[in-house]
Amino acid sequence: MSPARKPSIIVEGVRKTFLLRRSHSFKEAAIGWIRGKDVWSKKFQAIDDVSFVIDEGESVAILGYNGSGKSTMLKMISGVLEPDAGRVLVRGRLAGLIEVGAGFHPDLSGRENVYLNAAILGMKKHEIDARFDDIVEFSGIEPFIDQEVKHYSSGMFMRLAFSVAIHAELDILLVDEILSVGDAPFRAKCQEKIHSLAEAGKTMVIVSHDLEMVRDLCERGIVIREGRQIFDGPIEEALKKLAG
Ligand SMILES: Nc1ncnc2c1ncn2[C@@H]1O[C@H](COP(=O)(O)OP(=O)(O)OP(=O)(O)O)[C@@H](O)[C@H]1O
Repeated sequence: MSPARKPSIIVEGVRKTFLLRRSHSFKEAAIGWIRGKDVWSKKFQAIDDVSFVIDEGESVAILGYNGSGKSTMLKMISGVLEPDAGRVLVRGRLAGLIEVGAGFHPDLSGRENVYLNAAILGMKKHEIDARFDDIVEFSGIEPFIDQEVKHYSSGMFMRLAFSVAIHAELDILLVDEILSVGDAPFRAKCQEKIHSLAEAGKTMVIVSHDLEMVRDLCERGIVIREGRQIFDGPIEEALKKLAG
């Protein structure tokens, strides 16, 4: 981390609670109700007091086992979810690849969805026109571009969504596991592209269980266990902490 770098993402004392549904027998529910308890749901702390700062141009992995809270954290950075406590500040234009096909309209064609998604990412019509061919070429799904996307496979969705995001004018790219649905050649191509975006000074936050990819793409790792941040530092140490 160089002192000259400015922060891109500030996460301060963030907490997120979800309500978990519980099922009971009628008798248990009646007893709970008489005792004044909320019998149908209980609170679950998915993120518990997490704080970190990611500087401009850093590539950071958020690591943790299933259900540890990684996607919840990424969704709070992208603004899809609001924290219950603490705050998340983001500086710059952000593109999030968080759920495969999110932001795609199933009844529109691939072409129409490129325009829709690029517009959501802040691109103007003439900018999209100028980059349209590159977007489609990178995605490798040219023969299907005029087909409705409800007929796309999850890999095809991901190809198009990734391609739109990396051709947008972005400062921060959030990637959540979606690369895992791509085939090996496309994943290699994405990895190369992410490297070139990192070299161009973009900020990356990556959630993935592909530890080889994470080791290759990220210099720093934040490890989350059961909603709590247990490590923040160099990627090799983070991977050891994850395993240990
Ligand atoms: N909308 C929601 N409502 C209730 N619980 C939720 C919701 N979203 C996430 N959770 C819960 O929060 C916890 C953390 O989920 P999250 O998806 O952030 O984990 P993750 O670390 O990304 O897991 P994975 O590696 O399996 O993708 C899980 O127990 C999950 O069931």
